Amino acid sequence: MSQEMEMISISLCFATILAFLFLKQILKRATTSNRNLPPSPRRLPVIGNLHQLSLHPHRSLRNLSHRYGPLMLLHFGRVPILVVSSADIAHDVMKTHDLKFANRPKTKAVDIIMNGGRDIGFSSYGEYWRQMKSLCSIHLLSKKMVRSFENIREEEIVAMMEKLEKAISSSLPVNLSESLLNMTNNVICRIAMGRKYSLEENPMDFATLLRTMMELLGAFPFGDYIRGLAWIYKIRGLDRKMEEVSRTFMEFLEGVLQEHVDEGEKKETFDFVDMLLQIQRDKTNGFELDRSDIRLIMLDIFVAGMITTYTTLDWAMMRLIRHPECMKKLQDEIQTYSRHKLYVSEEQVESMKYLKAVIKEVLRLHPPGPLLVPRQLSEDVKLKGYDIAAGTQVLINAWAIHQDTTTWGPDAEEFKPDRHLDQPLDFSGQDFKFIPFGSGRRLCPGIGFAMALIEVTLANLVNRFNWKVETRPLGDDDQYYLAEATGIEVCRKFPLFVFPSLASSTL
Ligand code: HEM
Repeated sequence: MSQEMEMISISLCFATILAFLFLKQILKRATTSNRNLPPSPRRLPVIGNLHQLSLHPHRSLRNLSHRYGPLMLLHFGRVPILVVSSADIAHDVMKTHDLKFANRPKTKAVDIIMNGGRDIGFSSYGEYWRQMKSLCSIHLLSKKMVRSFENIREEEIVAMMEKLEKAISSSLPVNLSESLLNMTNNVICRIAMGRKYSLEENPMDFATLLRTMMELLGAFPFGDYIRGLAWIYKIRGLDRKMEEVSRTFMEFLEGVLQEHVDEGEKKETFDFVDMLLQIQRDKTNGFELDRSDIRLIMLDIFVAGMITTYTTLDWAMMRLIRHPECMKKLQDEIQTYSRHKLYVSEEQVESMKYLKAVIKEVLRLHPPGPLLVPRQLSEDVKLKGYDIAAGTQVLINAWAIHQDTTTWGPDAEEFKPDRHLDQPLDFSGQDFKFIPFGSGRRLCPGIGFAMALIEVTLANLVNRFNWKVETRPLGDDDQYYLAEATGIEVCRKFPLFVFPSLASSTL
């Protein structure tokens, strides 16, 4: 071929490619402009709306929703994100179209840590997820199973209270947040793995490992949203860190499984690992469970159950201490039922209406997952007249919904447990103005497990002690005590230092 002919062919090729790209762009615009899309704040090239997020995305998204409405379409980099901020639209997403919205998006962290989302929480909707979730709900987290661990909860709460009692004499402030985290960690480790793995009890710092894993899972996935930034993972060593943490955790869990297998019949207690090994042996429900599935279920229990439960207790104690009238009302209720006993039992707690109202109010104002867990739409859908395309990720701003003045009244931002006394609201996500545990197919299966520990712990701490916190020298009490940390689960930013004293009723 002559040089001239070669040039002509190359130019033709170029022209065809350019024409194709141009046509594609026009077609894309035409199809998009035919679609009725939800309101969107203006976005920037490459990053989309990422510049409009703060370190507390639930707060910045609520502010945006005040301008753009309860259904907004944002873009994080190239990824379309639907943000829902009203009970009414949450109902459409998690009830009317629940099946279409039942998928979870994948991030690099989930890929590495959760083996491509083979756990329950991040698994795609389908048969595998269904089997894993029903196994978890029926065998591990059933009412009967939760009740069977009452003695573990009692032992750990009593141990925590004994330490608090000892601290009284020192007249130094006690770090209550740390005590609550240790107690929750001990209870979940004993129920799940048969013994404690806390810093005090074990050279393996289980809690730190778990915290690192949560940080990695909760880190904002820039590289997933902006392809060109994927190298950031490598530069910051995140890839390596994720692989390392995942390997250490899996090796640790494998060791726990092997210990259980080796102990076999000799074992005197029965925990989640025993139950999962039994299901594996008996092929219960015809489900083939392998060791890696068992490890991922265990990981989910810790990732989804530990910080959520602890942080609810931490917020609750802070709110009660800062609202002495609520603390007094709760103490009176507990004393009526416990009849001045030193330990309040789970049976007595059952009848305590005000205690339950306090917990609901805490979860309303401080849902540990303020944006729930992201969902992904699996097929095109029409929502309130707007067209939403398959593949769109969905954030449900439960925190904003819980403080919506149109459903909760003008005092929606205030802590008022009494508002729940005459309301039939429960935790099952049937009323979409209150969804701390989500709703629909993806509803949290750990509600009973978490509530059993939260209720009896609060009842005992409030029954046994009177509590005080220091007034802040700068007079910024609200800012300090209500400050939120960053991360997927919103904990209090500063540890709660308290001065407990023994309540006269239990002396
Ligand atoms: C106060 C405590 C807790 C809160 C507020 C909470 C909240 C949530 C939320 C908001 C979701 C996502 C729901 C959705 O997408 O609609 C979820 C899912 C989940 N939670 Fe919880 N949770 C708590 C405790 C627990 C505990 C104690 C466990 C286990 C022992 C647990 C296990 C799970 C699992 C496995 C999922 C994934 C369900 C799925 O994707 O199908 N959670 N939780």
